[in-house]
Amino acid sequence: MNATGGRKTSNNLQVTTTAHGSNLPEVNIALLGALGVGKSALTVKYITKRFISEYDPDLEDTYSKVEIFDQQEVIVRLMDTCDKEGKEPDRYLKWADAFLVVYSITSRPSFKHAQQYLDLVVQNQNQRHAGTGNSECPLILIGNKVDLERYRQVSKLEGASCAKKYQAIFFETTAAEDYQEVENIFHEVARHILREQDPSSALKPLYIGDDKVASTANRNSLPRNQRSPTSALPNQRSPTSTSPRITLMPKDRRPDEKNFVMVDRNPKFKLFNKGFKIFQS
Ligand SMILES: Nc1nc2c(ncn2[C@@H]2O[C@H](COP(=O)(O)OP(=O)(O)OP(=O)(O)O)[C@@H](O)[C@H]2O)c(=O)[nH]1
Repeated sequence: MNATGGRKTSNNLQVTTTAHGSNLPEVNIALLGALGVGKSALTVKYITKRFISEYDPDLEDTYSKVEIFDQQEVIVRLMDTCDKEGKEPDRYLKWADAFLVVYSITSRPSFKHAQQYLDLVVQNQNQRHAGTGNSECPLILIGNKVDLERYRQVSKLEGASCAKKYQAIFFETTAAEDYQEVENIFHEVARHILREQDPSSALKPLYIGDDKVASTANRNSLPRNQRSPTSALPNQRSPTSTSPRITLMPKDRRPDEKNFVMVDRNPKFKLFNKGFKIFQS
């Protein structure tokens, strides 16, 4: 299956017409964060269920995967950004339906960097939608590399309170271990986007792949004013999310896609062009 340019439907859903002529809703998720925090590792883990050890850090790519939510096929696109000089942020600010801002729990500088990205995204949102009350877009803060607990520099509590400050959802996770945890994060983000694009879907039953997150997913399937935020507990293993409120973001964008890759349900790592070395399935 291949994807061509997407467009908006009357109910504000972003759709892509496939080579077979069917319209699939799509969600665009940009991963932002300092160098080496694990953006590529999380992307590849989600797409291929594998963990990478080496890659070319200079390349920026967009990857896609077809998922099924509520018996509906949806294209989930990930932009694994490479933002060494912080130039031209519009390429992801205009493109994304949600932003995953990643830091490494083993690196305090990366946590500071994450806050700069959160500032950037929120400022952009405020500029674009000052007073319009326009569509909403999730902002997610991820503390990655929790498998390296012994090297931890940023406490879970710090991560959670930072997320609260920016009204972001918060997770701690690792790209190096359980695939299900990473998949749950991306699924929850994708569902958030779909609900924001089509609020009528908010009351539909959720497709839950793992009992561990059922309570979180169900909580977030409620209308916003009926949700009760969950506090992230220090020392509690991921994934934990706090979802006090979703941040408003613009929707008027199309991707400037470089190296677009459509990955099917049985993705093979040869589809990647970043030179990943994959050693764990
Ligand atoms: N132990 C551990 N290592 C990780 C994890 N995530 C990524 N890494 C490693 O950290 C290094 C950097 O990971 P990347 O995914 O390439 O980081 P990135 O954020 O994409 O970096 P840039 O592309 O340079 O911006 C690699 O050696 C990964 O194997 C994790 O959760 N745990």
